[in-house]
Amino acid sequence: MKLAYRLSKGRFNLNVDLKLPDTGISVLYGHSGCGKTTLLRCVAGLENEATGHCSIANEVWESKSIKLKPHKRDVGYVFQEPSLFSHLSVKDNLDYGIKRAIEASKKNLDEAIAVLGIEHLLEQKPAALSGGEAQRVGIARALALNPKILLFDEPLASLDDDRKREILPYLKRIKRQLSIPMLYVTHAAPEVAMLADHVVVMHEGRVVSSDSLSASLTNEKLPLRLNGEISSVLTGKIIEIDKRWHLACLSISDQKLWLPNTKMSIGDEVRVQILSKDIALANSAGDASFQNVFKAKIVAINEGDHPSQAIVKANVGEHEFMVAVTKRGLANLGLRVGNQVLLQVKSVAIHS
Ligand SMILES: Nc1ncnc2c1ncn2[C@@H]1O[C@H](COP(=O)(O)OP(=O)(O)OP(=O)(O)O)[C@@H](O)[C@H]1O
Repeated sequence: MKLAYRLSKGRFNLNVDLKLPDTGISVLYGHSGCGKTTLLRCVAGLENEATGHCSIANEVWESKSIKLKPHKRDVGYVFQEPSLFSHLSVKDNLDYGIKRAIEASKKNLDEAIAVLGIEHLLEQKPAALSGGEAQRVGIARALALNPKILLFDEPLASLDDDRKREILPYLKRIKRQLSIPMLYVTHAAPEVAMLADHVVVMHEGRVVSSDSLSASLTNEKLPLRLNGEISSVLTGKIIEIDKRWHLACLSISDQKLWLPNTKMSIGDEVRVQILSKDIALANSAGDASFQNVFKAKIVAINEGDHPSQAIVKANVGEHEFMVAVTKRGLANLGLRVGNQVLLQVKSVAIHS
């Protein structure tokens, strides 16, 4: 999909030109006021003054000669608050949502209800729902429209951490099961780490970078920091479960990454985030408690946050790891770009 927009709002100027993947989640990331919501509103056709180009799924919604009205754009919009009608049941809220939509159908609605796991809530009134349940209904309402794109504007921002954790699996499921693109606005690092396929970093109405999540995180010169941390994100399949020690094993380029088992089963596709400071380097395996030791190759060494530190980028097969070390440690081990090295990762430090 292609999004190119220019817009001035008072002292704020939006000026973006993006080509984004046609599937998966593209996260718009940046500080408050950088223009993330404004860009979503442009895609939905809600910014009258915006000029530019918008094409989604080979349909042109906006160009020099075209500007489709908002109701002509197949958009599912999920806001921070789901704003359900309090006097209607969940089912009636959903029915009302799809009534005026051209592309919506009973089949889509049933699918949306199943994907969000809200069958048991259909007869409830919104007041009886938890914040997380209400947001799942809001997402189902958007999905039921059979949209060409889903727009999420900080959908988890008003939920507490437990409710956020409750919704994340549903968002991952939507991503797995649907082949439509999703634009997802957030400034929450865990959502970027767990959901993003592509990340657009914005600053004062402009695009600072636009790349896949892994490429953004392992950008040697300017790695994307989540919560200020340099990290790597890896995706793999669970191949083994150690019931006795409550661990699960992820296959990473034919090597094993053991992590805390959070209700995982063999065959599950799992994404993990590993902070650069939670990995150590070694020339040979010693008698340490590390559960994970990977054979890797150093591909870059750059300055760290402090003159004493370096950031090492090392590859394990096609997977890239960022490692924060002291320069003295590196010198003592005699490590340089091109060297083979062992990466030692503590299982307890892995976030999934
Ligand atoms: N009607 C308006 N008139 C003037 N400026 C506006 C108007 N609406 C928004 N702005 C400005 O446009 C800028 C971008 O706002 P926008 O809501 O898109 O940012 P954002 O990145 O989504 O921020 P947040 O994360 O806080 O929601 C902000 O600086 C805001 O103050």
